[in-house]
Amino acid sequence: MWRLEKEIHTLILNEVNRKGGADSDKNILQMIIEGAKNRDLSQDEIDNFVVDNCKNICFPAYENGAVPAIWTLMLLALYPKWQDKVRAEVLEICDGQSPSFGMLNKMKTLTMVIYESLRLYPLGCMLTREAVRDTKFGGIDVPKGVSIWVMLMALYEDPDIWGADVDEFNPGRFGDGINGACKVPHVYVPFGTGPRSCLGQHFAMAELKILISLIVSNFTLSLSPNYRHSPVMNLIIEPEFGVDLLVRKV
Ligand code: HEM
Repeated sequence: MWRLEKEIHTLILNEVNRKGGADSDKNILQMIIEGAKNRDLSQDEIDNFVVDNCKNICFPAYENGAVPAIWTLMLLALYPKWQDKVRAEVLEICDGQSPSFGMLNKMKTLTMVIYESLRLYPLGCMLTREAVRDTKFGGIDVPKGVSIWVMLMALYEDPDIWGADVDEFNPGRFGDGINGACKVPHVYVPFGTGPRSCLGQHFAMAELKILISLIVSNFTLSLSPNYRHSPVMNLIIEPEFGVDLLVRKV
């Protein structure tokens, strides 16, 4: 593990040194490097800062758009009533045109469906933070350096927060937005929270809406008898055997 960690560290640093210096090529890598150099850090600390941030950006690129789309399509196939609602909404808003940014913003039912899908199948099952100084969390003393893991699945499956239908697919619970859906604010955080929340959240929502609206407006979906339901936690929560759908032209 330690050898693998070292190899990845070296690979990233080599790439950073190869690409990171070019002034004409102002990109996110350069911003990370500048951010590190503008702090009072040793060379080792600068290298770690750059490598950690590169990893942090590469990790979310790992199928983060595709997997929530697959779960949402699976749920729409399983719940034809919601599939019909989404289709009717998309057909009315788009009226035969490709979805524009303004049209995506009007797709309220599709937004509710995606939120509910991300509640039942969140991308990861936890959010993590490290205490940068000794701190108090509620009544608990948290010493500097301790990692805190917030188990999202426990929060998203709690009937005291979501009500008795917590295990059901009910996008209607998001009819009044996220705050109206659960009894405790800040519990539902599909894209995280605070300064390190998801950098790609608006892109991801737009991407999901474009993909699903185009598919659902052209095809009806049902689950294939071959589908085997088996969510597994790899880097993210994925369908172990994929999702087999039967697709018919509308
Ligand atoms: C539906 C799809 C996605 C979901 C549910 C999602 C969710 C998340 C979550 C929960 C975090 C951790 C936030 C925290 O700790 O507070 C995160 C971080 C991040 N996401 Fe996403 N993400 C998605 C798609 C994407 C995409 C498509 C990109 C890039 C184009 C992206 C880029 C990032 C980056 C760069 C971070 C790290 C931010 C930082 O540490 O400052 N995400 N995402």
